[in-house]
Amino acid sequence: MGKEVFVLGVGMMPIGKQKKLCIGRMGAASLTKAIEDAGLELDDVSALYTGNMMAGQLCSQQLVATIVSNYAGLTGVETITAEGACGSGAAAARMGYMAVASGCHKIVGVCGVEKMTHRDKEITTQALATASYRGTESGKGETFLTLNAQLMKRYMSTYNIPSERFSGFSINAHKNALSGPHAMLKKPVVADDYNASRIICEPLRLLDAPPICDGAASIILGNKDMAKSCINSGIPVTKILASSVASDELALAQRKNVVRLASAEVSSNRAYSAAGIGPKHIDIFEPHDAYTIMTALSLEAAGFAEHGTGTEFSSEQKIGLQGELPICTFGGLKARGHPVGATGIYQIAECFLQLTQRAGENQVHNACIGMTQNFSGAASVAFTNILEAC
Ligand SMILES: CC(=O)SCCNC(=O)CCNC(=O)[C@H](O)C(C)(C)COP(=O)(O)OP(=O)(O)OC[C@H]1O[C@@H](n2cnc3c(N)ncnc32)[C@H](O)[C@@H]1OP(=O)(O)O
Repeated sequence: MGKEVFVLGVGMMPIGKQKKLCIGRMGAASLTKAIEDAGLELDDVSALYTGNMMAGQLCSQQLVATIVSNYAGLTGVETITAEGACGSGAAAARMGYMAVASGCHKIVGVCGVEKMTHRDKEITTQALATASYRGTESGKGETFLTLNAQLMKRYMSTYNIPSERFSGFSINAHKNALSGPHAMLKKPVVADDYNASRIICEPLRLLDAPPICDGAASIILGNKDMAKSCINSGIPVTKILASSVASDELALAQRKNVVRLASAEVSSNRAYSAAGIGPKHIDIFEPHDAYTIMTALSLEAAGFAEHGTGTEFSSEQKIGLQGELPICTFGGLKARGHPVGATGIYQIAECFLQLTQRAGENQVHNACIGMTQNFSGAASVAFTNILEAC
């Protein structure tokens, strides 16, 4: 059993098209904010883990954690860049968690950063597709748009569900993004907008997909002594009750059942078991809603809905900010945005804001326990964190 790990502070940059700052400066800006938020000094942080997927391909820059630490002025610390495709942020958070839980570090920074709007959309789409299996997917021209369209089609035929049933997820995400300070897509969406939105790849519509965007977010993790010292200084913290990871076949064709996310099921169950709780104890959920089909499958994999019934869980009564299980509370990947390597950190930072009652207009009343889930590729790896208010 490792040491207890706490989130001490967070910093997020608004998501959108970042024209001025390079990837290193974006990460550094969010890290500086997070250190200030935790009431700490630069010298307090002894390691920096940074999630990034595509800087090598799109920015001709690797060693992203080191560049971020250089721009932030963190000299001489341990820096490691974590690559887990769209789950790179959560992969970095997992490293940070283990670094503190093992006693190797007292306070670490974890950053997630991605810059993807400056290149031609075709190039970015190809770069994103490298998170699928080259042998039978990206190498044959598949992208995450086509792969998610295939999944959606299979789900619709397996359970006899029309595509309109996915609209509630998009409507909820766009509604919450309207008042999300760092969210990208700030346009309200109603069912008619969803049904009229253009088909990108049958049956998947524009309003089923996340935008291509730039973003950076950071969190500070610390041990129990550091958490106590923050609390004594009036700084709210949250405890990480569980951190878990599980993997599945990379290629969709190799999976036992393609309309079930095995990695997410195992990762969720491991997290529940470590935290000593079950789905009914979760007050808010930040799922990997990269596509609306992923939202439905995630709700099922995490035990919030029976298999085949995820879309029944898409009404405001169920998932709205004051619903049974609020999800995507700042707009989710769909509307807050999905700057892939940064997404897992945005999710944890948002959960932290909810549990420390600092979510402003997006606050979920009485939120005490929150869960985040970030995927690499089409849930080839699933990272789950459960956080608790202190
Ligand atoms: C493992 C994983 O997580 S996989 C996920 C990885 N990420 C992806 O797959 C990204 C998928 N998204 C895309 O490829 C693109 O955003 C697309 C294809 C959905 C849309 O791209 P385009 O058609 O080129 O849209 P473009 O960027 O020109 O924007 C046109 C308009 O649509 C809006 N828009 C763009 N994307 C979206 C979206 N996903 N939802 C709603 N509106 C959008 C823009 O804001 C813009 O609005 P405006 O005209 O009012 O300014």
